Amino acid sequence: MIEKRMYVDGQWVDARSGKTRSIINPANQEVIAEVAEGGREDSRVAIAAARRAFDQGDWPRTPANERGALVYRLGELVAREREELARLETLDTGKTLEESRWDMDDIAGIFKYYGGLADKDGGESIASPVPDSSSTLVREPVGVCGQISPWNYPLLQASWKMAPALAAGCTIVMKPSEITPLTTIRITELAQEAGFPAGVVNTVLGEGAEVGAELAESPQVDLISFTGGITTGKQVMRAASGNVKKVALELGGKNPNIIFADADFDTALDYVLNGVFFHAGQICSAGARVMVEEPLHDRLVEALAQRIKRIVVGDGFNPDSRMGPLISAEHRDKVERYVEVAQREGANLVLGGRRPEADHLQDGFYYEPTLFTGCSNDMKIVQEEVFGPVITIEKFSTEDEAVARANSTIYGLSAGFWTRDPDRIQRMSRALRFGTVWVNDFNVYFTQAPWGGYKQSGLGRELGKMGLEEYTEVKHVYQNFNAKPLNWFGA
Ligand SMILES: NC(=O)c1ccc[n+]([C@@H]2O[C@H](COP(=O)([O-])OP(=O)(O)OC[C@H]3O[C@@H](n4cnc5c(N)ncnc54)[C@H](O)[C@@H]3O)[C@@H](O)[C@H]2O)c1
Ligand SMILES: C[N+](C)(C)CC=O
Repeated sequence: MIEKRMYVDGQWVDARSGKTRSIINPANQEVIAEVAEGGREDSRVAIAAARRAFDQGDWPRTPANERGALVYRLGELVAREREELARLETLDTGKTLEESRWDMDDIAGIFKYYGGLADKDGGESIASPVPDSSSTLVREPVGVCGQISPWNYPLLQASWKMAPALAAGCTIVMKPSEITPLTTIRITELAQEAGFPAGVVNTVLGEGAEVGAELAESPQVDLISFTGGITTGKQVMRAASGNVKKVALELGGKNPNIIFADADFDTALDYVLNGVFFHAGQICSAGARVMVEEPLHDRLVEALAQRIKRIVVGDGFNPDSRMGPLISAEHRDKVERYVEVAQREGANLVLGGRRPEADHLQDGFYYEPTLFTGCSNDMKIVQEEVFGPVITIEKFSTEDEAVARANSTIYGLSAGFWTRDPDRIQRMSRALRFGTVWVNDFNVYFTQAPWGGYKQSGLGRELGKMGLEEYTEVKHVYQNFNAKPLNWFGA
């Protein structure tokens, strides 16, 4: 049994209340760890430590190349511990071990990327309109950052925040999801090993409504970066208004995958499956909303059904498994409710829509890969984020119709389309209102390119150069080399 505590001001500490929480493996409901369960006071103490480290410590004033070297070193430690971290992630989330390994490779690269980027900004010189003067823009670290992450990609989403914040010279208080804290705790141990000064990296554990809300509300926090659901994101935004802290939000998505009749059929088909069933559909950018041009509809549905029947559902540690369990009983209930409503609204259930019957899957939160046809734009299952292994198929006849429908939700995270027509590629890329648009591909993200949502899918961008800039304030420094009295108020 793993036992873990919080990390505050360079010390591993229990919750002040002494409370702990059992962490469950969603594949079999076994208790895998006992971790400290912090409260608001634990959050306050961590914020105070981060505040001291920022205001009085060396970190924000450490030369950027030295900060970058430490961030890079953390990437090397993640690479060294790849297998252990991947195993922890699979234990905690149920995703297949191979998917967890991909995450760890990605994460090591994120730290190395931001480590390298830390000293690349030399400021900017502005052409001043005033004679004998200079005008310079410099970027400085924002300050103390609260970083709240979700359960579906626990360490990946934490790293998108941690690496650029540290590279920029900020101090951080991380709060992983209370149900999947293990890899965030492990990377905190690695940050300690790398040698980050006390108070620069802090990790608090516990419920969002307590520990997370304190981070969002605290006047001592300068920036809150949140990844999670829209409802919680709005709460965070409201809470942050108290001291007008900077807010970065990565929220949910309803991501259309649009297949035109001239698409490369086999590849598009394969990416419909990849787009939804990786991590059992628990991906913000899951392409669960499949829109297919009418002439291709029947062929696609038939081929999809054949492929879906062959998906092996099972424990993420079994190398044959291609899809693990859902994260919790509550989350599976939510997916089931969406499936029931879809049927009531007239969608046609082709496959799945139930828990698997196999004996060896009874202890986990498994759900069968599910396929609906006959879906329409007004259905709840088409408009809302299900976050489960459920595909809805809609037919369309014209490009304009596909665009209008794809854009018709409150979300704007990502969208993809498949066609060989170069003119259509240009038109569609412009018309789709999403933070990421994939052309003849789906669900691709990498460290070098920014990620974030239009509309209610979020605020700000993570990754790439913009991901670093989120953690900086821009200061304009103006110097007059030949100042003279103005005498407006008399000499
Ligand atoms: N846009 C992206 O890049 C991205 C990436 C991953 C996940 N997501 C989204 O995350 C959601 C799934 O994650 P989830 O179920 O963990 O989300 P959630 O909103 O329930 O929780 C996210 C985090 O917020 C904390 N929290 C809960 N209440 C809080 C409060 N009042 N104040 C502060 N923090 C609070 C939780 O403890 C958790 O750490 C999905 O909607 C998914 O689309 C988005
Ligand atoms: C952003 N991404 C795709 C890594 C995970 C979303 O849940």
